[in-house]
Amino acid sequence: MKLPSLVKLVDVGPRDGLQNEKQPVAAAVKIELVHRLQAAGLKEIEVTSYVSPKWVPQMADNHEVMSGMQRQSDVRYSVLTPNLKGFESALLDKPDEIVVFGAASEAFSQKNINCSIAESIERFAPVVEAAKAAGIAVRGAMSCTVGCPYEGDIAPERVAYLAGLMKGIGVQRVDVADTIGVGTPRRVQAAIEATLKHYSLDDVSGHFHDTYGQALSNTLAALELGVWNFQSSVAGLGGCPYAKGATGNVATEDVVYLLHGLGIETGIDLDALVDAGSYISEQLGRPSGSRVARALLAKRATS
Ligand SMILES: CC(C)(COP(=O)([O-])OP(=O)([O-])OC[C@H]1O[C@@H](n2cnc3c(N)ncnc32)[C@H](O)[C@@H]1OP(=O)([O-])[O-])[C@@H](O)C(=O)NCCC(=O)NCCSC(=O)C[C@@](C)(O)CC(=O)[O-]
Repeated sequence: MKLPSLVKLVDVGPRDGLQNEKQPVAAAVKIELVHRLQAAGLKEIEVTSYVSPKWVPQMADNHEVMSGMQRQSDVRYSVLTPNLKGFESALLDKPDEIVVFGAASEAFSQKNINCSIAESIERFAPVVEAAKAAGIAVRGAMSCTVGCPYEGDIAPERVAYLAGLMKGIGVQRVDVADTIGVGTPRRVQAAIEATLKHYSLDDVSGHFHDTYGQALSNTLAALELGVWNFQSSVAGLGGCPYAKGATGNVATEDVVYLLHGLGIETGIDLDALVDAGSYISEQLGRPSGSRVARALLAKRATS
């Protein structure tokens, strides 16, 4: 089994990680989190989303966060934009990449963005076109590629269908998301293989939630297929407000530990990443969701 020698991680903690947080999180805390992630060596950070503040109040400070960050020229900052209104607001804050987000499940599409899959693609098309005209990269998140909280199992054919629609409107790369963390390795591989009917390996990333404790196994299964882009969330923060019961993303610390253990380069300093995770966990008043972070912090305390 030949695994990739290099993996790129997008830390989605500031966006996916915090979007569902019930307590207020100050923009200054989100900005500090971004700073700590980039100091730890993350080269891609999903910062915020330009969605309705009625739907996702925690992201209402998108402009404050984006304009308050000290950017590094070698870091790509991405933001979610579900429609032209969101894109036009985002444009003022100069993201490097925008993310349109669709679903392989009709019911999830309705719950999450209030439209069908077909309607979502109609909404995304002008966003993709406008982003490209402005020189901004475009990623597509594909939710519920394995299971849906409303419809249950999702067949790979539906993932292939969505990937084809994304490709058709010019989305440059896509995330295969196991939104509710129900996937197991073979099922996740089937979702990725379905996506590979339309996208090359370099343009497919894995986005795994850890609800059933399968996210690291699923990461390894994706690596076995040659996938070398992944999303994860520092301290295992996160979850989608429209996927009740789903826990956070796989923790970036846990993925980095796995990858480094496999001899795969990430460019990330695990100790600094653990510090970033401790920072946000303290701000939220709860322990980190990363088992690696908890183990390393316990080791630090005794040495
Ligand atoms: C998509 C909409 C906006 C449609 O919402 P809608 O109600 O159908 O939109 P509308 O066009 O009918 O407009 C209704 C109101 O929303 C406003 N509006 C309309 N668009 C925007 C916008 N962009 N920004 C701010 N405001 C907006 C619009 O101006 C209007 O305001 P009003 O006149 O009532 O005062 C809504 O459903 C929404 O905001 N949904 C949020 C969904 C979301 O953020 N979910 C979490 C992210 S996805 C995720 O976490 C999964 C992922 C990516 O991580 C991968 C995975 O794990 O699966």
